[in-house]
Amino acid sequence: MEGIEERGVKEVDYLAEERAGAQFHVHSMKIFLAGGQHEYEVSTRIANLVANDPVFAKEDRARISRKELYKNSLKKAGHAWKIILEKGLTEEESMRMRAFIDEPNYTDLHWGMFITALKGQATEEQQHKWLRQAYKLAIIGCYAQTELGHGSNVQGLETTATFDPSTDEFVLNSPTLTSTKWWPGGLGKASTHALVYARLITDSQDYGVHAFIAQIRSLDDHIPLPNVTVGDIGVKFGNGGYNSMDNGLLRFDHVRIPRENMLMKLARVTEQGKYERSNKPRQLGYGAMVYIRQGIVAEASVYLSRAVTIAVRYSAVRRQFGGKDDKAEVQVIDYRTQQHRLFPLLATAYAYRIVGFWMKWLYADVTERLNNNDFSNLPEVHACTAGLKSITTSVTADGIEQCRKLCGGHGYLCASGLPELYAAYVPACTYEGDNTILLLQVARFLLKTLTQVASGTKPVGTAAYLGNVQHLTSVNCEVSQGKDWLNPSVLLEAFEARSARMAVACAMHVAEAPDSELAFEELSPELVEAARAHCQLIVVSKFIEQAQKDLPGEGVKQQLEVLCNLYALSLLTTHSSDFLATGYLTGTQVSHAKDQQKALFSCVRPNAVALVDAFDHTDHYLGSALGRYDGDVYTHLYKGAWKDPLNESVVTEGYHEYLRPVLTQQLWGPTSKL
Ligand SMILES: CCCCCCCC/C=C\CCC/C=C/C(=O)SCCNC(=O)CCNC(=O)[C@H](O)C(C)(C)COP(=O)(O)OP(=O)(O)OC[C@H]1O[C@@H](n2cnc3c(N)ncnc32)[C@H](O)[C@@H]1OP(=O)(O)O
Ligand SMILES: Cc1cc2nc3c(=O)[nH]c(=O)nc-3n(C[C@H](O)[C@H](O)[C@H](O)COP(=O)(O)OP(=O)(O)OC[C@H]3O[C@@H](n4cnc5c(N)ncnc54)[C@H](O)[C@@H]3O)c2cc1C
Repeated sequence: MEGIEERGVKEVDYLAEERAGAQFHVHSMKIFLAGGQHEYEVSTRIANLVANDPVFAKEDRARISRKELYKNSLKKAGHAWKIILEKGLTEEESMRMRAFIDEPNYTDLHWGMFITALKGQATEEQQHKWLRQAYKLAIIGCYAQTELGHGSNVQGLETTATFDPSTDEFVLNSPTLTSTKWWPGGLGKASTHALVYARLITDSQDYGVHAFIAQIRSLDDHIPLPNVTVGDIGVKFGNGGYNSMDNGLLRFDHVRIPRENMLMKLARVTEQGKYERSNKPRQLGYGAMVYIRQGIVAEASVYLSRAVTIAVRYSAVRRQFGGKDDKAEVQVIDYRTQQHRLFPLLATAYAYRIVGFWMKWLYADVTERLNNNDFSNLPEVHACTAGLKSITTSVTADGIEQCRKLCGGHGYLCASGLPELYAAYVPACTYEGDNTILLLQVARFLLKTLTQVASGTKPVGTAAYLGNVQHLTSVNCEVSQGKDWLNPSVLLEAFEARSARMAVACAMHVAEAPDSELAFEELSPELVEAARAHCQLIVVSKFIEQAQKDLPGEGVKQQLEVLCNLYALSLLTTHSSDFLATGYLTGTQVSHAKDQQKALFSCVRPNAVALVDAFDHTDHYLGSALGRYDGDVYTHLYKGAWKDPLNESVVTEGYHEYLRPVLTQQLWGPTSKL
């Protein structure tokens, strides 16, 4: 240890040379990636506020027990709330703070789902009653939809809410083991209230799943209310990760709640027990899921860019082989295979940032339309949020794991930050809808759209290209050399043709089958691929749109063009079998795409470190010895090892009980021989 302290390596920047070679204005790119000057300033201010507050330290997370981790997360959430109130932070600033604290906790579900669902499904009167308390955190709410027996199949939920007109109450009941609410975040230990999804029964008739507010814990001493059974569901995957969240279980034994606790904006039950629906689509009851799905899409780039930042910086610092004749060894980032695995992920992190911005716009747009009773683009928004949530989370989770491997052995250490990042992120592939289930929803939307096209309806928005289906299913790609692939309209047509052809092939198959539901199930693997192709097209098209716009800052537009081409060509070469099987591309055209992709790696290489710097992640947020801004990897890995509790004592605990008897062969008695 001493040797390293003496070297006085505090002010190093091992990546200075990399940064000096950047061919664009990094600060301008930072502003673009933040979403604008204002957003950049808010992010920088709040990131530093969190990084400099010792309560938000996170070094120990992978080492401490679940109980300590959970208690600490309560402390952090409480501290954050105090700061929000004391400093009068805006909603935007508070959301940024939540992100930089970087630890899932009950407030995610309270603000993200409980309040969102109240806003979408409660009447004004109900909102007045519940939101006032919820906004003050005088009550803590969770979103209790999933049960032990059903998550994906929401209509299969078993919890019942039976109306009793004699008392003007609903009786909440968990009739079976499988009806136990299971998974809701914040439910296990923190929530005082739950938004419970239950089958509404009145007048002996089952009207399907509706939302009800139930108080589950006392507001005086936090003890569960009578006939409510509630607790945590147990330790989850990985160290740290999502374990700071108290995902819970909940059972009701004939618990009575007032009739007004049913959220009544979309449907209501009268005092007499009569069920009445509003004329709004019942799918609005899924609104909180749509909201979080768009938020998850917008966040995917943040997680992927963290992993990519770590892997790029480390790959620039790490050297292996080739150190002959006094030359330094080769930086591993210069190996083609490393670039081939890493640079497409860098491009993807940029692509997802851009599609995340668009997703936010789309959500704002649909919200405004819904407020004006225009429900026309709800199916498209559902397909976009579901599909993009699916592909961005799957690619991001796999990308984090790929980045871990790109960091070799050191990536496997928690000090790299990558194991914990993966553990915290990977449930995003499951929560808010299993990713396969969500792609099947997109597939249904595509088949429906094609049916509408066949009957003369013009598709709009992200499905507009299907209006051009005749052309897309008959045209041939005209690429004859690598450079042709740099033409945005060539790229766009390739993705449109592939997606349209895959969807049409599925639609024809289903249409010709005697039982379309059975055919849908038989064809579901192909339908999932068709849906994925459609979603990839959305991302490619949004990236192309953005790359064509002028942006301030020297070289920024050029970098985005390079990354856009790289993103699209990496998808194309990875999924070349789709493009070939649909007959749109020839093998030679795919080879040209591969050659062009390689040429783009050379454009990215001198800018790689600057391109990840532009994501502007603080060292606190990255939490990685490998991804430090200064590149001082080895010092911090070494120092970090000495902080491990195992190294607190020179001779390990357990030596006398378990090691010494082995070493002195006393386990077998003094005369025993091996
Ligand atoms: C900015 C915010 C920052 C937040 C950032 C994140 C912070 C928090 C991070 C993490 C927190 C995670 C917490 C996790 C919470 C959860 O997991 S909550 C539980 C989520 N559960 C699910 O997602 C269940 C998935 N299942 C379903 O969605 C549905 O049941 C189904 C798969 C869609 C099945 O539907 P099915 O067809 O059986 O059902 P129906 O109800 O009959 O629907 C049919 C028609 O409705 C259309 N539909 C379906 N869903 C929607 C929707 N959401 N919106 C609009 N329309 C919808 C469907 O397409 C059918 O239409 P059609 O009849 O025209 O074909
Ligand atoms: C960390 C975490 C937090 C969560 N937080 C909440 C919360 O706050 N509130 C809440 O209510 N829920 C929450 N959930 C639950 C989550 O929403 C569900 O787990 C999720 O929707 C998936 O449902 P499932 O578990 O029923 O999976 P299943 O549907 O049982 O999936 C199992 C497998 O079956 C496949 N499958 C199922 N049906 C079909 C089909 N029709 N066709 C093809 N394949 C199929 C799936 O693709 C998957 O591979 C959370 C879950 C996790 C992991």
